Amino acid sequence: MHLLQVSHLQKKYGSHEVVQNINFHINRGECVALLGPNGAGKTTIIKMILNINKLTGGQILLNGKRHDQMCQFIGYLPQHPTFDPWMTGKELLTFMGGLSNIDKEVLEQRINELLDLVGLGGVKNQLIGTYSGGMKQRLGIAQALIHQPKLLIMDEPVSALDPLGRRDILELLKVIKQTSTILFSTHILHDAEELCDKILIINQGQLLVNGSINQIIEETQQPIFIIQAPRIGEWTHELVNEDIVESIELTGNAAKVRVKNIERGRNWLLRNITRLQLPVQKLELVQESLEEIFIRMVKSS
Ligand SMILES: Nc1ncnc2c1ncn2[C@@H]1O[C@H](COP(=O)(O)OP(=O)(O)OP(=O)(O)O)[C@@H](O)[C@H]1O
Repeated sequence: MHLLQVSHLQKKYGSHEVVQNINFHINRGECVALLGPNGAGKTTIIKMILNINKLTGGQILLNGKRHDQMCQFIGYLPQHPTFDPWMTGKELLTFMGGLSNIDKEVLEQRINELLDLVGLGGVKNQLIGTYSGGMKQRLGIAQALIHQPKLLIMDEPVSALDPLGRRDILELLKVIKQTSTILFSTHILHDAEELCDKILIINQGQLLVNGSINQIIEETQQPIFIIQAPRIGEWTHELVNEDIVESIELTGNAAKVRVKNIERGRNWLLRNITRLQLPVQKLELVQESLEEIFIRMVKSS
């Protein structure tokens, strides 16, 4: 049985269907990224899993049971967490742990362990008001883990941080993922690539891609030939062929020719390079990166 099973998920605001028939699952121990541009529907999906937003269609099961009965098994870090600045980090976790009815002694020990894990052990008695953005995010992660949830959900956990803060949180998440099941949303592809076993790409409420990074690259990537030659732009119209060439992009003296099939693409380009006597300095086959796949899919959906 999957830990989380999302089937035919739908959310409508009036007649606007912001989540459309989404299906995916998460297994125990997986780290999954929900990836999409602004407004794609990431927060809406997360809030439905958390039962903050009601579904207008479909079903969500956690551990095989209806999700609305299982919210206590989810830890959540919202996109913009707010904390009382006059509490210390330790006081906040003590308060949050108290809400989960955890035994006092167990709680004390867990709080200390968690604060050490997220790197706040040395400042646990400092007021949260004195914490940096990155420190607050670490505290938010500790708070989400206090009741030892089966699933940790984070909504854009690093997007508000500067590059150094972002790197710190990514490193922390690499440690946490060794013992937790994680779903997090992001629009930063590199973070997903670095951390995740599985990626869900959504756009305009629709799931475009669902799979491991290798699977996605293997199944969806289109080969690209780079042709470098002086004034190549004057010749690119000669390379157009709807059956073979997907698109041609020009950067300086290089043309990036995306083809549907490597063999046919190579033959077509070599034939035309000879026919036109192009003074080619370089002809190279490159693989599409995950970022290029993401941009192409989002643009064409
Ligand atoms: N309460 C609401 N009423 C009407 N429309 C809403 C509501 N909440 C969200 N939407 C719409 O649903 C769509 C998806 O929004 P959502 O916040 O889920 O996207 P997102 O992928 O999380 O975006 P971002 O990366 O900007 O946070 C958007 O078009 C948004 O305007």
